[in-house]
Amino acid sequence: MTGAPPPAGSAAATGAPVLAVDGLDVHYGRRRRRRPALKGVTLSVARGETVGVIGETGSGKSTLARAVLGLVRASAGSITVGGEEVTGHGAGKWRALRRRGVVQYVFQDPLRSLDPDLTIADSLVEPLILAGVARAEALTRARAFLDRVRLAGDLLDRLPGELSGGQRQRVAVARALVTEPELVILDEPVSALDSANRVQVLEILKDLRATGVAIVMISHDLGSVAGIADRVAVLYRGELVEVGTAREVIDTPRHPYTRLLVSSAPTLHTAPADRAERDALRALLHA
Ligand SMILES: Nc1ncnc2c1ncn2[C@@H]1O[C@H](COP(=O)(O)OP(=O)(O)OP(=O)(O)O)[C@@H](O)[C@H]1O
Repeated sequence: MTGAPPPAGSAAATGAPVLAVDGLDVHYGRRRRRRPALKGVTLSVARGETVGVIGETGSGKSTLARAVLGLVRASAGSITVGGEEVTGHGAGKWRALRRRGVVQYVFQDPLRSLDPDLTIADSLVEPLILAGVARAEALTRARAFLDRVRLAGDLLDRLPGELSGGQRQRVAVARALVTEPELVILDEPVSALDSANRVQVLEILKDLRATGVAIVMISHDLGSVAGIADRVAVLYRGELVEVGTAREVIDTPRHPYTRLLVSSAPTLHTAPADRAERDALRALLHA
């Protein structure tokens, strides 16, 4: 995006995946309350690739995002972000990685991604200033990104609370991308939006793929990711049960849970399964 060569050893320089998750286990709780949330998850994301991670509530999607962002610890396996193995990183190393802007995130609720007391301008320049960019240059880049997410420059002086939900989420997307990260994790970025805003944010994400950023987009809704993901990974009860191109997963779903997801989303399929077939798939899953 800037035309500057990638730092030596970075994923961009080596052609290595931007994200490599290998045999990842995550547990919550201690002793008798210890429960697995992720079991043996293996997934890699190439530079510039968009991967959708889908699954029902409680399947472990947010846990995967949190593990990749260093917010929960792996109990087994490894995570490599931008060519750097992060699994054993403590708070200091994570801070340094975040400051370099290698990985950024957008949560479902934009108020979690944005500081309510910072103006939109300050929210957008803050990550750039942390990365060592001078304020004037940071403001120029912030304005350009606002344009990219189809927001007018006169919003820069407002607080997040003075924007609509859709505008806020577009600011959160701009903030995540303004440092030109190698990887962005979006956790249910459109599920809190009404349908018009949902379509608009999905269109913006589609356009932003051209910047070369790798995107992991988490959603419970196959329909939301199908249009923008190069590949779709299906999480079911903490396990990755299927990974394929969006087309493969929709046209030839292999796991019963994926078949149920596809058959429950008639807009994806010309011939949605009838109720009897969906009931049979549910029976298979709960056997
Ligand atoms: N902080 C926590 N402490 C204990 N258990 C947790 C915690 N966070 C999540 N879990 C459990 O881990 C499992 C996976 O949760 P996770 O939030 O990753 O699922 P999800 O697929 O993102 O769900 P949703 O779509 O509802 O956000 C669930 O059984 C959940 O109850």
